[in-house]
Amino acid sequence: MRTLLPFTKMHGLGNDFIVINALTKPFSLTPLQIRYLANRHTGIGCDQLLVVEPPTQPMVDFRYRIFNADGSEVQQCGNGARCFAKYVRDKNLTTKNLLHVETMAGIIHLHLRPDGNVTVNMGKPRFLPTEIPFQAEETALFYPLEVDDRVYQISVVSMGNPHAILIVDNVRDAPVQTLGAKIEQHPRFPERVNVGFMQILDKHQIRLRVFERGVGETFACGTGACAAVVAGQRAGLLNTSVIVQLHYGQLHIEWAVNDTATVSMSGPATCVFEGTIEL
Ligand SMILES: N[C@H](CCC[C@H](N)C(=O)O)C(=O)O
Repeated sequence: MRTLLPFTKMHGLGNDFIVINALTKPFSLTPLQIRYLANRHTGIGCDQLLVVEPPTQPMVDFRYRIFNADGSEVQQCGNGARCFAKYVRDKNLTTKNLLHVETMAGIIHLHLRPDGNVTVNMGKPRFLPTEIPFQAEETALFYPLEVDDRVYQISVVSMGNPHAILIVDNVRDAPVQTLGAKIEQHPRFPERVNVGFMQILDKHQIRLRVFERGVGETFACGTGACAAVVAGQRAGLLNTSVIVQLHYGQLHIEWAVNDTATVSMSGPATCVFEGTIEL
């Protein structure tokens, strides 16, 4: 039997989302249905589908699930977290400005600010090969990765989801579509990986392009921005507070560069339109 699915279309700096309210009706879309909804020609179109669910543990306000355009469920989405906060506030699903939200990667804390931006405590970054689905014998700042007989130096950081970061001279000329696609599927990443191309402008600013796991290049990647800044800071190339320049604007990332510190990400969240679609 066909049903009508209400949804909200949102984006964070051009990283776009379909948001589904599953607080009263359990979420049950299949990967095939998610791929259909995400298709920009035959569906609604999005990079990720975000699901708002009731919490499964105490002291938490909501559960937040994330599905890539290819239908894969993933651990974390930074731009989506800001849109999630705006969504539940705008829909009067909460009156709080500080929200504790559970994800597959753990609990994150969303702060809706008076200026309309949202600051998210994205948790602690992780680097050990044992913490990231990445095949390596030792822990290092940068790892050699062979792709088509060339060796690239990558920094591997998890924000709950895996990121491989490369430093490039100029993001404009970076081979994001070709090299990004090959590293995403590289055998050393058994769960695939997001691939960030970072240009360091100075110790306080970078430019970033990201080939996202399960999507392709997106206009912005929140966890990718966090991972890139952490990689740059660990290499001594960036300070604790960094502006990340993306296609449609910037994110402010802060990390105190120590093993107990969490990463803070601040930026906008935008609602585009409401709709219903027949499934
Ligand atoms: N493609 C990512 C999930 C979405 C991350 C991104 N949209 C963000 O804002 O963090 C992954 O497969 O881990």
